[in-house]
Amino acid sequence: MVKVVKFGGSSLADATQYRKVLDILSQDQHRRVIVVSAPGKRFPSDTKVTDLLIKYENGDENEVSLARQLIIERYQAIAEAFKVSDQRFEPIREYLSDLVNLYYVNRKARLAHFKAAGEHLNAILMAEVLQAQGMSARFVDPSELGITVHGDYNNAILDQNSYSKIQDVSANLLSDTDYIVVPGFYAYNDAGEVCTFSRGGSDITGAILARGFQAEMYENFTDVDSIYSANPHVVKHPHSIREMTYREMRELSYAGFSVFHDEAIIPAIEAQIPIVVKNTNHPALPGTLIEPEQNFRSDREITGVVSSNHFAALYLHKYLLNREVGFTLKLLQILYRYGISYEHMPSGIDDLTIIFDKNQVSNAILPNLLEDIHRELQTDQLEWIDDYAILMIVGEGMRDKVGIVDRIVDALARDQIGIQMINQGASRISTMLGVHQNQADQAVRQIYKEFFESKVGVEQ
Ligand SMILES: Nc1ncnc2c1ncn2[C@@H]1O[C@H](COP(=O)(O)OP(=O)(O)O)[C@@H](O)[C@H]1O
Ligand SMILES: N[C@@H](CC(=O)OP(=O)(O)O)C(=O)O
Repeated sequence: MVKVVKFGGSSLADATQYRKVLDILSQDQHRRVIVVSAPGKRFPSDTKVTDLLIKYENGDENEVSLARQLIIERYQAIAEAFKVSDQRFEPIREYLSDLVNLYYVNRKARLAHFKAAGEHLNAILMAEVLQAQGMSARFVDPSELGITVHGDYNNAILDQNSYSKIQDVSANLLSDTDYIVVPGFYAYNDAGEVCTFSRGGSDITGAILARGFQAEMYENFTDVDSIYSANPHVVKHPHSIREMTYREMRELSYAGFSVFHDEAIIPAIEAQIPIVVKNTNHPALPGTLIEPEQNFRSDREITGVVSSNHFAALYLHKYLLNREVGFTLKLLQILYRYGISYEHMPSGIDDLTIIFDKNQVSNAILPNLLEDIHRELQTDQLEWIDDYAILMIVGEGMRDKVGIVDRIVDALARDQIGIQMINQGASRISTMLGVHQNQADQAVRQIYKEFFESKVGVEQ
């Protein structure tokens, strides 16, 4: 049995962090499939290597050479600390320099290739460091594992047949080495071009490998002791979550718990592999276990509260909308024409609101989109609401308890926070509210206070 262990950028930011990672690996022989991110921030005002690579791809002449220099220094400092020879380090330097000379189909393909270099080079370096410590370790590229993707170059979607390909090669790969080191965040499309997942996507690679290797566990190492009930940047010293279900995590990460990528839950669910989120800086702490619903027992009412500002809403009013056959179909056909997906669509008798991820609707297409909707659907009122935040309150405990929504609404009303929309998820484990962006953090604090403030410390 193996464990897949993913180390985030903060866990690999410099040689000190690398050392902690080596310790963590040595503590459990099952930790053999290692997924790495690019080096992250060493201190709050630092720049992640992925962001330096974006500058390297699209900056002006000065920015480009500065970015290349800064990137190489990040890897070099780690290599030197572990006595990786210049000769072994040279390919890393060359790879980085060659990026600007390769042929790319278009700018998006080029950007993806540059971004992926952060993980690619870090995985090569990690394998070198392990070898320099006398361990047997091998860099394994996603192409060797048969991981393929489709869709946008910078927002790729996994091909489902990747799992069987990983399974086919997994035993062989582990037979002659203790560790395989796989770069997270990217894979290849049918044409053999590099594509990345969305930002934070090394979590997704880890989950794919956990399923592909039929791992006993997927351990995700980061820089917090656990997943908290609220973003620690919004609520001071929030309550730690010891255990939660897959679907709670999926809803919370989708809505803004950036500690774990929402798409990374899916492979784990499909193969029913438990996920543990742990702190590289305090690995002895239990962290947070994310597990199937059937294993889960808890008395708590809600598990977490989160808000996110990257949404916008289209409010549409038309009398007798409810009587018009095919109204929603026509609306969705317009969105389809524009290649836009939507997030939610709560509706009433004469109106509906469509909530979009802002990245889906650029300012360039917005006027035409609104005009088409107005003309083709003969709407009475059409309003684009840019100032929109979604507040999500999630918990398995909400399903069986009466009065939770009343408490949420009361808590917000006490602080004069207006609710623009309210929607209970069909699974009944989440309630979603639309609020103004400038009240979103305050709304999180109010809900947190209502449900958690009386309970102090870590959950038992
Ligand atoms: N509910 C939450 N619980 C824990 N961390 C959270 C939460 N919401 C946001 N975060 C943030 O997520 C960060 C960890 O995620 P990330 O930066 O992607 O780490 P990594 O570098 O390990 O990939 C934490 O430092 C914290 O600021
Ligand atoms: N390095 C990529 C992918 C990733 O998952 O990074 P991190 O583990 O630092 O969140 C990014 O910054 O988006």
